[in-house]
Amino acid sequence: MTTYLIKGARLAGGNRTDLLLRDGVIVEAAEKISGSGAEVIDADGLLALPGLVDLHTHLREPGREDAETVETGSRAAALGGYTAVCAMANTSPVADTAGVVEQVWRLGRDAGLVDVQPIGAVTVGLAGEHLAELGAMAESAAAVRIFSDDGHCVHDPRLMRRALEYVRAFDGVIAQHAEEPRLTQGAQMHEGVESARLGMTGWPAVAEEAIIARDVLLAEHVGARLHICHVSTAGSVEILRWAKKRGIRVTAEVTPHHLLLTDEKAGGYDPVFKVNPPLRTNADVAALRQGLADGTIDIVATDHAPHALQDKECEWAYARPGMVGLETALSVVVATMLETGLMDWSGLVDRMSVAPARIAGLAEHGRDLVAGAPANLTLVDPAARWGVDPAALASRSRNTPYAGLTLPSRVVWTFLRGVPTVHEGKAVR
Ligand SMILES: NC(=O)N[C@@H](CC(=O)O)C(=O)O
Ligand SMILES: [Zn+2]
Ligand SMILES: [Zn+2]
Repeated sequence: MTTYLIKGARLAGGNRTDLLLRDGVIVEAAEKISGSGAEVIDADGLLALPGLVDLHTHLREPGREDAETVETGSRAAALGGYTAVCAMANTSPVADTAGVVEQVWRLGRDAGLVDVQPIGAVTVGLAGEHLAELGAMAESAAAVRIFSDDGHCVHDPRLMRRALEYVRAFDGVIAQHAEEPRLTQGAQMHEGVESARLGMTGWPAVAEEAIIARDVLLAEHVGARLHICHVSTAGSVEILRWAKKRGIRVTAEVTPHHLLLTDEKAGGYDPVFKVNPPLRTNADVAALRQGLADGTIDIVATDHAPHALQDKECEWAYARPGMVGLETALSVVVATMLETGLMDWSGLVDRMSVAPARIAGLAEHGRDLVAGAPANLTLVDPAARWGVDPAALASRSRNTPYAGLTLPSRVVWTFLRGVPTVHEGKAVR
């Protein structure tokens, strides 16, 4: 196994450091290291960050390998600076048994580019009727701790209560896709001025907010951990702020696209901008940025949702919702949170690595880059700018909403347990 000596990188806090990586760990971290025999990486001008952790990735395997596989999604993740991703359960078959979550976990290990932590479904087949075998998934080789019916809301309050109670036993968490289905029937985009102008059926903010309000109260009632997926409205931020002040054990995520884009994008009828929850208004974007900066929203999660060409290049109403995001997440967060002065690099490290690793219970990730820590890290060029070309993405799907945009900051190296997964900006395999 090659020993790497990273020379002259800067940590998120600003200090310069050399890092010596051997046998999967950071064996030394100091201002000047002279490691003879090591392969030297000149990191002058680069930032060394703990590997990013994505709590919300759709890898599509098993079932839709034409859109993404565990391997292609892992490669996209590594290129985005990630060393761990949590794979959502809405595959085919659904990841609602120990067998399926172990299959995904093994595929991730075999690809070997990031740690793939499977998320288990809350209900059988995501149908919202019967609890899935949560205990068996928790005890499986995949050691599942996060359960989600993402794509669907666990709508029945009694079932939601039972699920919250169940996962308490192993400190698990229910990740809710907050969408009151009766309020979003036929919805195509955010309900507001733009949807009225375009004549499209709207997805009102209250459909999200009503479920978050209900579920924080349920989590408080049973004393369980709740996580809210892809928070998208100003009202949701307000409810979360209230719930956290009350001591309720709730965490929340926001996606890069909800930090940057608004419902005005629907005006061109390009389905690449169709997503659940939908792109909202400028006021929502401002509230989400503020909520992420002040910690009301704990983390950024990509909701990387690859879709095959035929599912996206069609009429808006028939297109599947979702956009890819692993390879652009860091850059979009830099553009929306750092370049606006709302957050610094330490804040980014917390929201994209430390906090998601803590929520997911991934002890080898989100660690300070100090001697003894696992060598899961990424080297970023903060001065670089790059143009997003859908054809150049490592993901098997092309549905990025940022085509043609020039974004700040680029991942140059990523290491998983001391082994490069990204080498001078290119995936190693
Ligand atoms: N975000 C989306 O619009 N789509 C996701 C499901 C989801 O995250 O709700 C998908 O699986 O494609
Ligand atoms: Zn969702
Ligand atoms: Zn999702």
